[in-house]
Amino acid sequence: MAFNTLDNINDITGKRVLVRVDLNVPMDGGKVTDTTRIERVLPTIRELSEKGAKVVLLAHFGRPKGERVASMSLAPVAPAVSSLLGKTVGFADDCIGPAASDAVSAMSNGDVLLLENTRFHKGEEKNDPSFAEALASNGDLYVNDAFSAAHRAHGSTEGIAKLLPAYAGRTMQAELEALSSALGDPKRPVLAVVGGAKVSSKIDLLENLVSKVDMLVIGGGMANTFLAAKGVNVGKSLCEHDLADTAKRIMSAAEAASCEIVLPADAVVAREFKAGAENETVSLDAIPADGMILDVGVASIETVASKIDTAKTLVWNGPLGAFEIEPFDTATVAAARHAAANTKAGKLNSVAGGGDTVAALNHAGAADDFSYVSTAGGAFLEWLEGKELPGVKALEA
Ligand SMILES: Nc1ncnc2c1ncn2[C@@H]1O[C@H](COP(=O)(O)OP(=O)(O)O)[C@@H](O)[C@H]1O
Ligand SMILES: O=C(OP(=O)(O)O)[C@H](O)COP(=O)(O)O
Repeated sequence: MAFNTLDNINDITGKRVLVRVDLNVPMDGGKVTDTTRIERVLPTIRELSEKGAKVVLLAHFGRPKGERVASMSLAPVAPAVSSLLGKTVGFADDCIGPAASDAVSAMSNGDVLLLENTRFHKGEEKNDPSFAEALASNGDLYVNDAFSAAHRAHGSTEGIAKLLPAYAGRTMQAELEALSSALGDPKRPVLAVVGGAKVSSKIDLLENLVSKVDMLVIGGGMANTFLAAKGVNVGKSLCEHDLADTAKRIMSAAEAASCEIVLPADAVVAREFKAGAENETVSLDAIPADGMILDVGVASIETVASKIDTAKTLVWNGPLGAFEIEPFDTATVAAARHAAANTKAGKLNSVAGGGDTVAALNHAGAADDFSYVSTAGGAFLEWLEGKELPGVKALEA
C-alpha cells in the first residue's frame, strides 16, 4: 500500500502536527514498567521536533469507555516520554476543548505536548466525526505512528486522517516493513501462541488465524474460555463463559483447516491475585471452585516447548500466565527463553508482539534474541490474517 511518510512533508517549521502514538504501556503504581512502546515512537517525535514542528501527541490508555477514569490518565506517562526523549513534554488534561487548544496555542516551534487520553470521550471509539473534527482543529497535519492501534477505526486513528493531510510515522513504516519481511512468506510449520487477557476482543480473530497457521497454542486467560467450552470447571478464573459457542466454532474451524489446537493440560491455581500467593499445580479435573488459573502447569510448558521445537516460524501474542506476579511468570518465561534459544540456533523465525507480551519477553531476558518484536498484539494478528487495518488504510495516499 502506498502512503505518504515524513519524507513527503515540505516545510514543516511552525506547523502543528498531531501525532497518534500508542502509549498504552504497562504501568505499576503510577510508573511505566516497560518503555518499549515509548522508545519506538521517539524517532518520529524527535524528527518532527528537530524540524521545528509543534508536536502534539494523541494517545489512548486502557479502556475507560468514554469516561474520565483517573487511573487511566496519561499524566504519569508524560514524564516517562520526557525522560526518554531528553526534552520536556508538556501535558494538557483534555484532548479537545479549551484545555487542548490553549496548550497548543502556547507552544513554540520544536515543543512536544501530550494530550490526555482520547478514550475519555465516547466519540473516540465511536469514530464520531464531530470528535475527529475537534481533534483535528488543533493540527495542520496528522501523522499516525501507532501501528499497534491501527486495527481500531477510532477518531484518532481513522476519522482524523480524512480531515488533515495524513502521513505514516517512522514506526508505522518500520513495523509494516519488518512484518512483511519476517512473515510475508513464512517457513512452515507455523506455530501461533495466543494468550493474555483480552479474550473478547481477540477471540474472533482466532477463527481466521487457524486457516493461516499449522498449530495454535492457546494459553493465558484466553485458554480458560476454551477449557470451559469443553466442560472444564475453571472456578473463579478469568473466563468469558458467554463465548463458549465462539470457542467451539474456532475449534471446529481449526479441525477443518487441519490446524492443531493445543490447550493447557494442567494449571497453576491460586486463590489470590498477588505475588507469592499460595498456589498449586493441578490437573484440569481438579481446579478448586474458589481457585483461579494464573499460569499453565509443568506438563503444558513441556508441550509448548515441543511445539516450538516442531515449528519453523513462531508468531506470539499474549502471555501464558499472569507474568507480572511471581511465580505466575514461569510458563511465559520458559516459553520465551526456549523460543529465543531456538531462534539463536537458527532453527526458528520468531515474531512476537503486544504491549504486555513485549514486557514479558523483556522480563525473561529473551526479547533481543527474537527475530522481530512488534509493539502490536491484536493489530499484528489482524495484519497476519490479511485484514485491512483501518488506521493504515486511512493513510493511503
Ligand atoms: N490466566 C490468566 N489470568 C488472568 N490474567 C492473565 C492470565 N494469563 C495472562 N494474563 C494477563 O494477560 C495480560 C496481557 O494480555 P493482553 O493485553 O492480551 O496482551 P498484550 O498486551 O501482549 O497484547 C497480562 O496483564 C497478564 O497478567
Ligand atoms: O495494547 C494494545 O493492543 P495489544 O494488547 O493487542 O498489544 C493497543 O494499545 C490497543 O489497545 P486496545 O486493544 O484497548 O484497543
